[in-house]
Amino acid sequence: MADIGVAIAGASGRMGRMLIEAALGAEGITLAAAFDRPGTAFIGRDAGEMAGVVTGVVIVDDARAAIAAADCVIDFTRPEGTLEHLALARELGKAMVIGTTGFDAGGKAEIARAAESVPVVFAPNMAVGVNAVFKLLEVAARILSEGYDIEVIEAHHRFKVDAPSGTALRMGEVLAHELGRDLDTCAIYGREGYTGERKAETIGFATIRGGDVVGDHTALFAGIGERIEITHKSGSRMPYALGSLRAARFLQGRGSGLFDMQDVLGLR
Ligand SMILES: NC(=O)C1=CN([C@@H]2O[C@H](COP(=O)(O)OP(=O)(O)OC[C@H]3O[C@@H](n4cnc5c(N)ncnc54)[C@H](OP(=O)(O)O)[C@@H]3O)[C@@H](O)[C@H]2O)C=CC1
Ligand SMILES: O=C(O)C1=N[C@H](C(=O)O)C[C@H](O)C1
Repeated sequence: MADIGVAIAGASGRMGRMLIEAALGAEGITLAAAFDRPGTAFIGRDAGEMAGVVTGVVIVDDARAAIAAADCVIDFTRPEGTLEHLALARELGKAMVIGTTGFDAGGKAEIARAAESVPVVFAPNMAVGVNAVFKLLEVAARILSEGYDIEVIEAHHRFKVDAPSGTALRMGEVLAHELGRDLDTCAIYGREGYTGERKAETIGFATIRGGDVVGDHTALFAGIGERIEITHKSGSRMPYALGSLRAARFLQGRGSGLFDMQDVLGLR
């Protein structure tokens, strides 16, 4: 099979840099283009510069040209940027891997609409370990469905702009689904003041932001006399990047459809 040419959006961001490094060392993947928004400091520089290698691929600010040069766009930017790139991918008939988090319902609906024409993997966390945790949560929720209070706790670096993290929200969705609850009505996103006693059917979220924490997530099942915690801790962004390349390979040859990492990893 021919190599997959990938275009990396947000090329000078934390994930963009990691994706370029991963793509340069990945079998069956060619770095076809790297782009970022106009005005970003690294426009015009070699995409490998931050990893200490010369690639001959220059970071450009022309998203259309970059996407046209590739088979698949990998996008970890911001919701508004991702939706602009998605419109171009749709117009140009390109596959897309979306790791960006923080979309509202309208943004998610736009992604679903685009996936009717082009193939899309959209997942809040591309790491294999986190996707294994999603499956473990299904089992834990089934066994601990009564008598245990459920809280999702997440910690990230000081630069993160959305809360709770996309991963924490997906953990909540998995738990609520397994328990027959609706996350929109049972989620508690913060507590302050005289809150009254905890309601059994709620799922609480707690968010910590600080320093350079890559990403920690815990689901806590708190009973009377015992607590169970299921935790994932990221030590590096490389698992997200490698998962994204796996997703790009999964999309090769597919005409359209909306998938997530559970599909890519065969966990459905
Ligand atoms: N699914 C997963 O596995 C993971 C998801 N993420 C998510 O990926 C996203 C990016 O994270 P991270 O790399 O840390 O963020 P960064 O802020 O480090 O990088 C974002 C990049 O996107 C660019 N950008 C910002 N706004 C726009 C826009 N409107 N249009 C085009 N480009 C834009 C930034 O440019 P500039 O510098 O000029 O602002 C920057 O280059 C977040 O939503 C995060 O939650 C992160 C890790 C894993
Ligand atoms: O912004 C990040 O860094 C991360 N974002 C994703 C999320 O919101 O879940 C995934 C990972 O936790 C890192």
